[in-house]
Amino acid sequence: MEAGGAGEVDHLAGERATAQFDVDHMKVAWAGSRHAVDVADRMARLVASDPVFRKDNRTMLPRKELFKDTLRKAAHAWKRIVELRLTEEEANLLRLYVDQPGYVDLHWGMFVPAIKGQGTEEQQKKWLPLAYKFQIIGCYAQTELGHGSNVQGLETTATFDPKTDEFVMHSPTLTSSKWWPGGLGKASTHAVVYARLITEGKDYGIHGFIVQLRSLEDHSPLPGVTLGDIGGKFGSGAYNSMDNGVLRFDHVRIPRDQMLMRLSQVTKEGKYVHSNVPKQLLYGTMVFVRQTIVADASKALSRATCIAVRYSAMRKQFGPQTGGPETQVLNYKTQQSRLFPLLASAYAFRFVGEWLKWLYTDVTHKLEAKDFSTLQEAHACTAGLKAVTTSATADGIEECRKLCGGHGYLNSSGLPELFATYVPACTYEGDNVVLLLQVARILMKTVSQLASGKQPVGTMAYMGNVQYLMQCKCGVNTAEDWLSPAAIREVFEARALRMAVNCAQNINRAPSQEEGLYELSPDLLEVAVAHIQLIIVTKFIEKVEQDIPGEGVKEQLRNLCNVYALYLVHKHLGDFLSTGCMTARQGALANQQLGKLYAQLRPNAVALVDAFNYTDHYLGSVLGRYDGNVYPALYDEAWKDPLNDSPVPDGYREHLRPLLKQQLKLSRL
Ligand SMILES: CC(C)(COP(=O)(O)OP(=O)(O)OC[C@H]1O[C@@H](n2cnc3c(N)ncnc32)[C@H](O)[C@@H]1OP(=O)(O)O)[C@@H](O)C(=O)NCCC(=O)NCCSC(=O)/C=C/CC(=O)O
Ligand SMILES: Cc1cc2nc3c(=O)[nH]c(=O)nc-3n(C[C@H](O)[C@H](O)[C@H](O)COP(=O)(O)OP(=O)(O)OC[C@H]3O[C@@H](n4cnc5c(N)ncnc54)[C@H](O)[C@@H]3O)c2cc1C
Repeated sequence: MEAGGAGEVDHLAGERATAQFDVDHMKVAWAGSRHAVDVADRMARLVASDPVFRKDNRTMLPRKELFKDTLRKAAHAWKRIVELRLTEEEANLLRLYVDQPGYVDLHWGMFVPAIKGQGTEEQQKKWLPLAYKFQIIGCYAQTELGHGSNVQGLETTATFDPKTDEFVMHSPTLTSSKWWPGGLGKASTHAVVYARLITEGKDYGIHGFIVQLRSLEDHSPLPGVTLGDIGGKFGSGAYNSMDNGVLRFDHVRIPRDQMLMRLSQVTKEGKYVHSNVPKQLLYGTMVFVRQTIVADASKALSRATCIAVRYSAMRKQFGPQTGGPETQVLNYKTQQSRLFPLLASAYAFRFVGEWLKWLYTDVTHKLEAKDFSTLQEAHACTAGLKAVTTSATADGIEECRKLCGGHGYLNSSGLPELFATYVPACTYEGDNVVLLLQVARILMKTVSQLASGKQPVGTMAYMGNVQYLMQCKCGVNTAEDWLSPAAIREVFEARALRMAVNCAQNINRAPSQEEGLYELSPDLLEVAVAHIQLIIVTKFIEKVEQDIPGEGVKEQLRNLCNVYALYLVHKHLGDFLSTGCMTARQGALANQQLGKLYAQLRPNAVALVDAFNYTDHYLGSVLGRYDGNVYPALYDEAWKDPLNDSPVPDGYREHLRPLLKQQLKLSRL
């Protein structure tokens, strides 16, 4: 927990005293409102103070015990939610702070949203109350052993039998086995299963079906259903608490009304009827989840940077040649240039995530009113932001581990488990490369429509300014000029547009559009990244332009925004130079300004991570402790390892003693 209790010493007090802004107000800016700070604080403390939610021994548990521990925590969390009559917002936060991947994530995160998005009102009335009360547990069974990215390639079949008014669910091949769904392996009683709908001998493609998998009496798999867990995953603890599963059907019958029928229906007679809505609405659950993944990226990256900043402020190495105390590693410019962009990225992802949530809500309202005009924008933004933020976060967590030196490699630092839990986010809900190619294809389409005078809208509106952006020259003359939001915005817009136009021209030179898209796919990835980075930078600038209360808060956010943007300029300088958006001298000035910004950020660094308002329980890191009292905690933690249960290890008699005795005999020869 945070410092302040009797007898606690705040080893980072000196760092906190140098902050040039009101941390309490920064907490509000980060969380979104005073209410959000308060409710998160209450839920975090509730979890931290409950011994059932202890997690410091998690990486030492064998898989079976870890899974049982996950079931216990989920049940206890549910008990507390019911006992305390928590609101949906409070319950979600409580689950977040329990911080252990488990079946409940998929139940609430995908099963319920899939029924809400794709079920008719009648189906929602029947299934949602059961799910809300946990009378059934659900998962999202889409991916198969042989097919993940290519949803249209799924093989599971749902063949309608008009004689019995049922669908027959079947897995015709090994590769059609459902493979990966979280919660499927051991916990779920039901699943939303994606399968090829076949009726009147015709294949109508992929549709969703609610299928019961296990008995509600004794949890055994129902006849014709083969179920299991797919095995251990990367890292200790981490995602191993989740029962990602395998599922096969052998002609399993379900009633017709368990097809999710909001988008299309099958009549009693077997007629297929498609409502007058875009087919892509079938992908709606993925769009919803991708949006939440962007918000999760800022949480994961802020946790890692909080650990690395606090530790770097207390860790000392070397000192002045003249003697005297060693230097805090946070004062090394190299440490700052690696760590501060990550801190700025955490803030950037938080604000773009907030905006994306707004966009998603707006699009949902429009869809309800049968306005599908923003569907493409929602897809491009959720897919692209999911890809860019998760890749940067996974890399960022690993960088934070290195920034903590050797101690970062210990499980007790929290960083290995955070990385192992986080890194599959680059793959699930759409492999990042596959998603970026989706964005790039939309950008190519937009470029090709510019000639016909079609004005792009939303986040692509800047592309309409093509005449200017293709030839503008960056006006920066001094390092300080890089502090202008207009200058930053313009170079990011020009870079993204010029890369897109160049790529479109190269594709047009190919024998066919398809060949061009294939040959230039590595370039297309970079086009998509440039466009998405522009969105993140723009949303950060817009955030800073808002009215933000609290002494010094706006100034700090402006600094972070500039750090984020100029760090990207530095990292992708090749793009900016090769597209002629700026000169090498202007690139050097950007780097010079970045150095100045790091110096301004330095006295505020610890306070900026305090503003995340994480409890020590949630951080789960001896290096990231609020009080900075790292060494005694590291020392104590080591003794908790089961290997230290006895001074002489198991195996000594069989494997060490004979060896040592033999060496003794040899030495006597
Ligand atoms: C890669 C995909 C998108 C390919 O889709 P497909 O229909 O096969 O082909 P196209 O690329 O030609 O797309 C046709 C058309 O549809 C538009 N579009 C695609 N996706 C969407 C969407 N989500 N919303 C709106 N529009 C969409 C696309 O732009 C094209 O438009 P045109 O105007 O050009 O016609 C698809 O196969 C896909 O999404 N693959 C990824 C699979 C995936 O994400 N799986 C997730 C499984 S669940 C999971 O991982 C859970 C994890 C656990 C956890 O979250 O905790
Ligand atoms: C931890 C975890 C949890 C998951 N939970 C669920 C769940 O609850 N429910 C569920 O249904 N699924 C789940 N999944 C599955 C997940 O959605 C898929 O793994 C994901 O969509 C990627 O598909 P894939 O595994 O088929 O990868 P593949 O598509 O086989 O990717 C392999 C490689 O091929 C590349 N590639 C593929 N297609 C292209 C292309 N068109 N162009 C260029 N390169 C390409 C990829 O970039 C990648 O490098 C989960 C996965 C993980 C890891």
